[in-house]
Amino acid sequence: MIPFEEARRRLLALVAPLPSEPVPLDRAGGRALAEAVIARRDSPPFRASMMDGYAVSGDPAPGSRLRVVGEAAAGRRHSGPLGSGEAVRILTGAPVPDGADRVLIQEDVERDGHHVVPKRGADRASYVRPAGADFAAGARIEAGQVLSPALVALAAAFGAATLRCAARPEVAILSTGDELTPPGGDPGPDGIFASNAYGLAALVGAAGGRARILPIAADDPDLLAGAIRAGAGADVLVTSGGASVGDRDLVAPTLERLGARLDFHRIAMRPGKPVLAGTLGAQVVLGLPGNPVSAMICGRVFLVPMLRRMLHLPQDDEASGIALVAPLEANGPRTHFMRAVRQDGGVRALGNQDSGRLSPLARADLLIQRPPHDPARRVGDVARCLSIGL
Ligand SMILES: Nc1nc2c(c(=O)[nH]1)N[C@H]1C(S)=C(S)[C@@H](COP(=O)(O)OP(=O)(O)OC[C@H]3O[C@@H](n4cnc5c(N)ncnc54)[C@H](O)[C@@H]3O)O[C@H]1N2
Ligand code: MOO
Repeated sequence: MIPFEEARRRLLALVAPLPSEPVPLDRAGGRALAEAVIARRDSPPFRASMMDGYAVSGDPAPGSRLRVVGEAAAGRRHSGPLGSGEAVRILTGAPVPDGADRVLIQEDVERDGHHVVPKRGADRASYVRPAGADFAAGARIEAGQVLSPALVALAAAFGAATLRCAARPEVAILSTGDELTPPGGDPGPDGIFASNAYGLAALVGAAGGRARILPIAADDPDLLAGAIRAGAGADVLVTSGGASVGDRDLVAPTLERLGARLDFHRIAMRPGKPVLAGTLGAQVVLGLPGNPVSAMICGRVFLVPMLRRMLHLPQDDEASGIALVAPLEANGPRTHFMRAVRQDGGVRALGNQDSGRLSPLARADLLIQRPPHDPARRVGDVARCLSIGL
């Protein structure tokens, strides 16, 4: 067994950032930006009116009469400078004419034919948005981040039609076990519904990858080999089940028979002891335990970081220290990821940490990560907590 941290390091060393590909803006939301986007021009590119009203120069006295000499609308400027005693009818977003430094909002003037008359107590704000007030030409959206809706809007405002995003890693997901039936089927009295592939696929999608769920493989070396081959072409093959030491735990021997190079098998962690990793040709293989909670937590702590690396994203694993509101018993020799909930401003590990029970996982807010041989902890001690994202 190798330590958890070493397993993670080794797994991350097996993957590399994927090439980037052009993605049209209307498809770019949620994608990982692989190359910086650079603004082509200032925004706004001119001094722009923030309101509907009248562009004027200086501070015309209430009651004075200003001659309206033209109109500026968004997309169509008033040409020619503004003289004293003059005003230009201006609409929101329009370029402010040369010579004007202020927009009197419409509510603050009386219109009188070809003239406007400022009212007493007019709003004194300029309502002129300076050129480049939002961003200047050359402004950047840096690579290595997920494109939020606001970043997509900003990229569009930069004038970029297409963004270079990291290719989405494809993850083939293989469930093994005679007992498994897809949800919706009839598992019979001794069978169960196969849940791992669906949870893992959702995790892959949320992390920015593409999941391909392979047909379930029965506990037979040749059927398993065929199922593994069906995952060819995917960047990562994730298996669930058959990773441990039972007679039917065929994943490691079958992978080796197919020419895979195993990098490690078994980790000093809980859940997740039977995890294996290696390469099968160009494909990275991650073998997860069948226990549903083990599969999901190992997906969270291994697969998501692998996908982030492939997507040119920084790791998002800063842990926060949160005070315990219930004590913890001493930990054993393996890194333990405990399902936990926030409570009264602190954190409490859930009562049952059986890696076969999905219901507490679905209720958990956090994972408490405990190092091997962590001593018993009291209320008020600070625990290292990871966002669970599950
Ligand atoms: N003698 C030992 N027994 C076990 C050890 C050990 O070290 N010595 N390790 C235990 C640990 S830890 C785990 S975790 C499990 C995992 O073993 P496998 O990866 O070989 O998983 P399976 O035996 O195939 O299945 C375990 C459990 O999970 C259910 N399962 C499997 N696939 C799915 C799926 N796709 N969806 C839902 N549930 C699934 C399966 O029916 C079993 O109940 O081994 C311990 N044993
Ligand atoms: O350590 Mo195994 O992965 O739950 O129960």
